[in-house]
Amino acid sequence: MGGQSGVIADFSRFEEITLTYNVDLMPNHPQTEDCGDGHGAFKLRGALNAVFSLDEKQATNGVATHSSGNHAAALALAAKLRGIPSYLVLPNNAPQFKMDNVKRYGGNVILCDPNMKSREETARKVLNETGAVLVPSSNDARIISGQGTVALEFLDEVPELDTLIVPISGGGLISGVAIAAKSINPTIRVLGAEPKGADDAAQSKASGSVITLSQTNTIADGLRASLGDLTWPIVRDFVDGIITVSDIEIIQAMRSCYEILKLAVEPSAAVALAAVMSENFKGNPDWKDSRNVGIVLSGGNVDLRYLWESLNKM
Ligand SMILES: Cc1ncc(COP(=O)(O)O)c(C=O)c1O
Ligand SMILES: C=C(N)C(=O)O
Ligand SMILES: [Mg+2]
Ligand SMILES: [Mg+2]
Repeated sequence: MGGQSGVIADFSRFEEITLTYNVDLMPNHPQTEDCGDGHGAFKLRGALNAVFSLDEKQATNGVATHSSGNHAAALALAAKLRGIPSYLVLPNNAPQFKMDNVKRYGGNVILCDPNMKSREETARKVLNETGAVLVPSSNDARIISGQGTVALEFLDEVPELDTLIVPISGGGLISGVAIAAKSINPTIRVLGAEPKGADDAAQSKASGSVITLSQTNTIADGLRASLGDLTWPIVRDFVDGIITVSDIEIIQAMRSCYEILKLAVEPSAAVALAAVMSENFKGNPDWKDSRNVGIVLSGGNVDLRYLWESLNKM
């Protein structure tokens, strides 16, 4: 599996910083190519690790989760590759494009109300009815270690990186990246990128204890989850800071990805580019020595209609 990296030379407003991005939109996992397409987000890393780490007995009744969409599609694809069933609880306001992804991989979609309470209750019901194994989207050691392979590949390709900017929601991606990156280079700076409308991780870091939000308001439909009991301690101790950005900054970054990088990047992934372009990052004296910045563009599952509507609001 692997994304490809590229260098955004003199693209940003920084003269002295080289921005390198790891494009994890279409991991070219051989088996994925057999399915005729890429999955479209980094989520496949953790999902494959979790599904293929189950023993035969555990795998008998399949796997289940609740998800905003990318993890659901990844789990459905991993289950398909293992030949076991998958049951995916999705909010009824998830982008149709993401629901179609799940169905395309043979996943059984169960819709719920668009809130965490309904997602969790519906998932519990599915688990009781099917006997499937729950594979959470972020707060799970198998998921965290799978996502950490982003850092292993990125640093293998670009060892001179001194900073990584990573989108954050449930914290599985950034936890895996922080552990992997700092095991290779203990001085590397790992910063989270979070929508201002879902800034629970930033608030948690500021307060020193985990904060959850009763509701979120962001275009980044993949970044509405909260930190968990596994991911919070890692974010607290190994993530050096969180940069929050507005939806307008996210849309501007998404537009730049299309127009300059020629990359289909969804809002939840464009948040990392928005962060590095933001005053919150540029103006922070603690981060002035960042020179080789790695940006994780973590997914490309955007509903184009949604994109055009957003761009027209600008
Ligand atoms: C495209 C995309 N990027 C980043 C994230 C953040 O990952 P995590 O929940 O592990 O923080 C998600 C979903 O959570 C996502 O869908
Ligand atoms: C939390 C997510 N982004 C997901 O389930 O895809
Ligand atoms: Mg998540
Ligand atoms: Mg958040």
